This record gives sequence, C-alpha cells and structure tokens, in this order.
Amino acid sequence: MTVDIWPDADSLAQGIADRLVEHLASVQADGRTPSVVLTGGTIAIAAYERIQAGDVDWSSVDFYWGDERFVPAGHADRNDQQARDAFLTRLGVPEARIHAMPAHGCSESMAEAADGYAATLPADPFDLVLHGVGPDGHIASLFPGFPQVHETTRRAVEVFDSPKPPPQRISLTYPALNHARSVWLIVSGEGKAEAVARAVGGADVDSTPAAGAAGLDETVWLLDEAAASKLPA
Ligand SMILES: O=C1O[C@H](COP(=O)(O)O)[C@@H](O)[C@H](O)[C@H]1O
Repeated sequence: MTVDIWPDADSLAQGIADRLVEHLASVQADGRTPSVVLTGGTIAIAAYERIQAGDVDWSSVDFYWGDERFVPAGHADRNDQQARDAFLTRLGVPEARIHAMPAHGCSESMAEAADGYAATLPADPFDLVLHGVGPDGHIASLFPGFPQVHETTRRAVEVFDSPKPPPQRISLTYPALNHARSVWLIVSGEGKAEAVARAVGGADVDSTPAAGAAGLDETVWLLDEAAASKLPA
C-alpha cells in the first residue's frame, strides 16, 4: 500500500487526472485495452473535469462503474451521467465503451439488473478501480454494517436502503472490485480523515468498508493534507 498526499483538493484533483491519463497511456503502450472502474463522488468529479486527452486513445478504453444510484437514465444523480458530463463526452469515448449500470425504469428487478451487470464484467482483472470514500468509510455502495460487505459470490448486488441518498443502488462487491491490477482510493477533506486513518490502519470491513479495498499489484491512497491529517506520522 502506498499513500501520496497533495496540499489541497484542487492539486489532488489535478494529480489524480494527470496520473490517470499517464496510467491509461502506459497500459495502451503495453498493447492492452485498459478497463477502468469509475467512482462517483466529489473529488472524482473534480478530477474527471481536469482530464486532458494526453497520449490516450480514448476510443479504446472500457469504462465500468463501482456503484450506481438506481434512478432513471440521464438523471443528474447518476454516477455515469456525472462522468459523461465531466469527461466522457468531451473526450469522445464511444458509447460501446461506456458500460453503465442499469437504470430505474429498466424491465428488470434490481437483483436481476445487478446480476445482468455482473455478467458483463470482464474475466480478466480490471486495469484500474477508482474509489471515493464516504465520511463513514464506505466505498462504492458498500456501507458499514451492511450485508453486502460480506458478499463472496455475487460480483454485483442491489442495495435498497443506502444511508446516503438516493436509497436504491447497485454496487460491485469485493470479489469484483478487488479483481484489479491497481486500486486507487481518492479522498479529500477533513471530514474523511478519521475514515482514512481507520482504513489505512487496517480496521475491519464492517466498521470501515474502505479497509477491504486491495489491488492485485498495487493499492494507492491519493489524499489531500486534510484527508491525511489523522494518519500516524
Ligand atoms: O454515493 C457515493 O458516495 C461516494 C463518496 O462520495 P463523496 O461525495 O463523499 O465524495 C462515492 O464513492 C460513490 O461512488 C457514490 O455513489
């Protein structure tokens, strides 16, 4: 595990954007089509807005989501819509590369929608999974004390009673989220400092789901000083 710290949220957002572009270019230089799991959340959107085209072929990157708010397609609360608005549309990512989760109004139940999404995930490890972290230590829509944290079989699950609105969500689970070469946890703000300190310190996943995030090759925390303020020196 490594921890990298920027002075403030603006420089962190720029740092995440630059590192993401560099990472995708290097995967493509190795001859692979990168697969990336996007997160929602404040610092993620700020980073997405700062992404520049760089040396990446944006027509050849597959984007998935770690979780989604189960509201109608195009709704401003949807993580996929926020990412489209922040960078996917601007950089010309083709619709066929945007693997959005099902939306409210689809013909399936939420459980069927979750299982259907799981069936679309690649068999190979993701190249990169991005996580925002809530003040309670949640990642994706895996919340403290919720049974989804203990899912070991299904790679995507339904959540009916998220403590953070909107209540209905679909989330990937650890078996999918940790089937990734690189996992980056991106966090800003003092309100998340305690959750970060617990997760980095190896808390149990019931109290702090972020503690369960782990990449196959690397697990990296990208923080601003405020989010890092409760880490031991
Ligand atoms: O609801 C969600 O929240 C988290 C973190 O969001 P933030 O606004 O506190 O930064 C995010 O990681 C997750 O994808 C999203 O659905």
